Amino acid sequence: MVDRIAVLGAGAWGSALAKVLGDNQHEVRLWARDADHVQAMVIDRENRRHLPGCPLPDTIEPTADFAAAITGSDWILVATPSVAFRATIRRLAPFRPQRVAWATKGLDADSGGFLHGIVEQEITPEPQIAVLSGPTFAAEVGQGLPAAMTVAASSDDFAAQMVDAFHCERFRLYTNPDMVGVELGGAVKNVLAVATGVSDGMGLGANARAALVTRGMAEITRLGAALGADPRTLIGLAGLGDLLLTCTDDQSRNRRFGLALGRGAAIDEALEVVGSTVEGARTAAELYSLAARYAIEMPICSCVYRLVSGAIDPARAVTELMERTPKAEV
Ligand SMILES: NC(=O)C1=CN([C@@H]2O[C@H](COP(=O)(O)OP(=O)(O)OC[C@H]3O[C@@H](n4cnc5c(N)ncnc54)[C@H](O)[C@@H]3O)[C@@H](O)[C@H]2O)C=CC1
Ligand SMILES: O=C(CO)COP(=O)(O)O
Repeated sequence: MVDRIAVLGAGAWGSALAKVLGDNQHEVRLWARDADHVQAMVIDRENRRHLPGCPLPDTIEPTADFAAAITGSDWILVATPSVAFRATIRRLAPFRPQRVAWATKGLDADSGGFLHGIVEQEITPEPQIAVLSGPTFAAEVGQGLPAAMTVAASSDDFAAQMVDAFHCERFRLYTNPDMVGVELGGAVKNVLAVATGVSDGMGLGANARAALVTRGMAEITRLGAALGADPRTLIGLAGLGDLLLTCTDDQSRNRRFGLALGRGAAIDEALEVVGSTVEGARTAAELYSLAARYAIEMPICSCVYRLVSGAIDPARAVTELMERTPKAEV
């Protein structure tokens, strides 16, 4: 069956996912707010700004007209950065969409809660919802390299529709009912990727990186337990899978931001070096509040928060983490 899908947000990730859907012969309208950017995509048949070298199939229609993108769509896929998520969902609400999915990773900038909470608050009647997350760099997906993700949906029917829409020989979706676990994994791994980037930028070595990833996983697990996430989700694609990817490969913008900080750049300079979305830099603050609300110790994540808010420098973060009182591992 051919679906009509509106993809909202034509960054690297919205464009790569639109390409998978378009290559699978679905009718995709790819919305971007910047009309000049849309015009360039129409002429180039490529998103040279965010996903160069990945031709867009004819099934994708770039548009700057929000209403035209939404009207007649079977489902909506939001792929903006988290900072724009609530505004996008508010803009969508008057259209009363019945099925809304998102591939954004992060937390609600206002409440520090999950993104599904925003959709539930802003859209009435409540639509069916789904979140897509996993270890997937947009550039590799755009090039057609094999990848797998998790989809957590509010109904089996919507989950099956997402699997059908994306599935092909190079893109595999696993369903999982645990929306909290899927969203948590995608949000926290960005903060931990900043931490491992800082460590590598300072030249602290492979042992330190492995310790950060592993103890970072312990932080995700503790918070996940408090929030009711399934531990199996947290060691799945949207948790450990994405944590490993983002902490170890320099395609990650969060990791590159951390590398720059670890090499001595100021926060603004490090953001400029990366030049596109660095979710972990924002999520660190939201996560700090979330962990405090549930009284969960997350020492690595809170060091990242204090680092990106300018309260400590990388050397101080290392000292603080290493000089914590010895404790049992589990
Ligand atoms: N790039 C990647 O490999 C992956 C990214 N993600 C997630 O996808 C989300 C989007 O990231 P990217 O596409 O990589 O970002 P990007 O930096 O490539 O592009 C962001 C796009 O969002 C647009 N934007 C910013 N504010 C907006 C607003 N208020 N309304 C509409 N558009 C707005 C920008 O103009 C830009 O086109 C993030 O949450 C990221 O964590 C998830 C998996 C992979
Ligand atoms: O989420 C991602 C890969 O799964 C992309 O990571 P970065 O945002 O760190 O580039």
